[in-house]
Amino acid sequence: MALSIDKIVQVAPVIPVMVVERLEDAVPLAQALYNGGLKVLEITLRTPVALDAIRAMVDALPEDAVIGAGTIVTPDDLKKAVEAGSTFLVSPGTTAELIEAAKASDVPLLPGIATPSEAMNLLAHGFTHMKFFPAESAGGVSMVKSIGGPLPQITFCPTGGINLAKAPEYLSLPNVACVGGTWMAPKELIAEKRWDEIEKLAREAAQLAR
Ligand SMILES: O=C(O)C(=O)C[C@H](O)[C@H](O)COP(=O)(O)O
Repeated sequence: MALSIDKIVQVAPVIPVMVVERLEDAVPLAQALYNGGLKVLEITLRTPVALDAIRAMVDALPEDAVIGAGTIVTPDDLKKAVEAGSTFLVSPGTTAELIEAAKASDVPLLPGIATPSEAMNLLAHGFTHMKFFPAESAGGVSMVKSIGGPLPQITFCPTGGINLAKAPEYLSLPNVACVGGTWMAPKELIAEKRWDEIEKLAREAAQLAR
């Protein structure tokens, strides 16, 4: 489903970040997260099968699943992710080239920042929703709170090092709409195809309060 970024960050308190190593895992993994209540799904472009995984998920999941691509580093990544059917894009950081490519694209970008200057640069380009990455290493909850002082018009999706225990403190901040993370789709559970356990972790994440 195609939504604007301000709507996407409101769908669920957590955006699961997936690393898909085997194409056969793509659909059951996405289905488990979706069944657990996480309807916005981010597939990182970190593996050779990532674009095919996005295509497979777009084909197989219900219409209200919002399927996007992470690890968008270059305009070429953006183009390929859009061609694969991504309905939103996430980048770990931001470059001038990426900003231009995003402005020219109909598919919305949630761009990454870790400092006030980067956030101000994106604001000047019209972006009001940003990924704060790597959240735990770049100052965590206290950094997001501090940036919200002078720049309250920015809404963040902190990602990086967050888990079920750490998420509530971020989600309690007025300038945080959702958090991202891999904790509900851990490598070991995917490798062993333990979809029920992934669904359970997704359900716990989906029930976090904002
Ligand atoms: O590949 C990307 O585009 C990324 O930016 C990285 C992921 O968002 C983080 O690595 C989240 O991973 P955890 O810290 O395990 O929750």
